[in-house]
Amino acid sequence: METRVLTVRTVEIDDPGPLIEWTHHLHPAVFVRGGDGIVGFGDRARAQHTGANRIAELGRWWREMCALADVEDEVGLPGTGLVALGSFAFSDGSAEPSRLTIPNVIIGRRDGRSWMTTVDGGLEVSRNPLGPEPRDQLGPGSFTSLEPGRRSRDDYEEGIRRALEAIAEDRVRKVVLARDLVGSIPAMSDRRWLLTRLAERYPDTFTFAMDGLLGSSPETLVRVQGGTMSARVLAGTAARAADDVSDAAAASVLASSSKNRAEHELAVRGVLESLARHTIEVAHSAPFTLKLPNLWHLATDVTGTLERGRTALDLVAALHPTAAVAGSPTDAALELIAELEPLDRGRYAGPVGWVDAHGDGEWAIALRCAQIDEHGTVTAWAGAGIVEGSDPAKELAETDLKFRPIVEALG
Ligand SMILES: C=C(O[C@@H]1C=C(C(=O)O)C=C[C@H]1O)C(=O)O
Repeated sequence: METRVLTVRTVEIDDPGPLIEWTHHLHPAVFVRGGDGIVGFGDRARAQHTGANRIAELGRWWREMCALADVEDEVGLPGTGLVALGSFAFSDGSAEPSRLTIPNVIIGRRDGRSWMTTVDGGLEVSRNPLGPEPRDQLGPGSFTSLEPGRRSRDDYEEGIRRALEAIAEDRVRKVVLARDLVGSIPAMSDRRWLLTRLAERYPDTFTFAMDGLLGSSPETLVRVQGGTMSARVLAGTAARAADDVSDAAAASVLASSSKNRAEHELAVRGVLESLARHTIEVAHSAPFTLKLPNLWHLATDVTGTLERGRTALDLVAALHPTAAVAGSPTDAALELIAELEPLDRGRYAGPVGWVDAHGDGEWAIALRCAQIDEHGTVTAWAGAGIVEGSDPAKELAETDLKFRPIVEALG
């Protein structure tokens, strides 16, 4: 445990321009949506854990850090003062550590106000504009296209058929199965290119980067602000169509499909049940169709009032893994995933976001993402919810759509 005091200073600054240009080109730490959010630079303190208690252990570490901090914050918004960025493994059994880090410097923007937070004096940081595109810098052929990794397309369809058998045997009602793609980029290429493209193309999603996991997620696991919480549950997917009339028809077919509605309903019910122990009042919208550049989702917004003393991390621990990324019932679905998925999801489909010293925070589910290691090896994941009536070929095609943000940002 750290014994020294963390000296944290937040000051208001002029608009810093594109936030992504304020983070490290090889080790970006980013959580932004629609131009607002935070980016970090450096690593003043960090903790990591594996296993079933990983989120609770990190929550304990975070409370200790908050108790050690001497904070002067002239801005006083969610995300100012002492903040940790984090991303957690999907599975209790994952070899991949779950982490929280306190950057040396954070630059943030929210609702027209911008700030800089330094910890123990921070580090020299300045806006570092993007240079030439990696492809131009490094010549053609320096990117490999992403190809099936541990699981071929045929294997994936076979996995879905086995999942359908398990559903027919009443082992689960829904299970989310994922597959991976692998490829590479030059080890030293600027990761911020990928993030900038994602943020420009998917401005309504959370564009994130944490310890090499980069992506753009449409799914809010939980957002906590001053004692209230909100979440956006997604489950049920359809392709966008080329012209407006067919596109609107695709959305209404999705909204009225009993298979998709049943799949969605399980995800919403699961979230409401997980929240019951932590929130006093919960309300939710009717399901609606959410339009993204690559696809349609069925979505439900959930809001609630937190019980006193609960933090964003408490809710993350309670909600993860949701039926949107695991299935239902949770334990049986996780068991089936372990049986049918020949890969470690790592931090894909796990919580990613930030928490501040007041317990406010924003957490997404790490979807539409890839892990890029220090050698430039890229692993991307996408999955689909399997329920009674799922068609293996259609679910495979759905994962192709979900890979598009990453495949195109790398392309
Ligand atoms: C599992 C993924 O997405 C999840 C599964 C969905 C579905 O099956 O319809 C929709 C949104 C997400 O909750 C993914 O993007 O990899």
